[in-house]
Amino acid sequence: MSRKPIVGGNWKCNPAKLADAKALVEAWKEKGFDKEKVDVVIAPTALHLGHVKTPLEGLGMAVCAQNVGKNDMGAFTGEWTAAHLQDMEVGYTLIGHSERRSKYGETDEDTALKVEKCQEAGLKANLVEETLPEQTVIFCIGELLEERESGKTDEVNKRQLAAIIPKVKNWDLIVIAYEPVWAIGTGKVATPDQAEETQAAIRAYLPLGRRAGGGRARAWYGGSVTPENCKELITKPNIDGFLVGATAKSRKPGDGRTD
Ligand SMILES: O=C[C@H](O)COP(=O)(O)O
Repeated sequence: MSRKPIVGGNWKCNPAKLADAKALVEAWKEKGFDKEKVDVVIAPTALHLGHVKTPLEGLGMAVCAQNVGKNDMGAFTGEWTAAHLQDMEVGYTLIGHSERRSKYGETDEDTALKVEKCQEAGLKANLVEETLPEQTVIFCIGELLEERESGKTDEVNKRQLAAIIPKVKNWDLIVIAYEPVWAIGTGKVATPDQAEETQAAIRAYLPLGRRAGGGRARAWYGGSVTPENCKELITKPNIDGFLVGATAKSRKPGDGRTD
């Protein structure tokens, strides 16, 4: 695989206490990882992000927002913008996570606007100061169980991806996270072949130059990834890493996870 692996932890709306978030970061000091070999990106809650950013970066990890607004600054209570992320030196954001789509009514059009804002912010950063982070978007797509069962997997993923294609000027700043909705938090992981076939189909829909065999857009799989099942998944040519949600404490009995 020529693309550098990248893995991410999405803390979602956890933990309840900042002290626990800090303790989790502290515990990683013991483990360590080779940042030359893999990029690690952590997405805490927005309220905790500023508090754990420095210690995470001290470990060689990057921080990621779990969401970003589709508008510019102004009267948008509860929102933040790509420009805020830029200013706070947060270089990654998730966009289009299935929980945003299903629980907050986020549409394909919304995701496209958000991607556009991040791309604009990244371009601006490059013009202003090279040290400012570019805005890398981890763009989440994936089908529902009924869509997979009715043979619509590729159609759904292509539709979600098609929404952002006209907005993307720099594909180096897009990571495509394929997360089948039926696998998220359920313990039902896609088989390595299912994940590979679907990511290959998604990659084939990217603009020329970003496809398999030299394509540089990095591709994630997410959905019930465990320390065990990731070993075979990562052997697949179109899987460059994982987006992992559940923690040991958040797992439910019987969800098939072992760590
Ligand atoms: O963002 C992460 C995904 O929603 C995967 O979550 P999960 O590892 O709990 O299945």
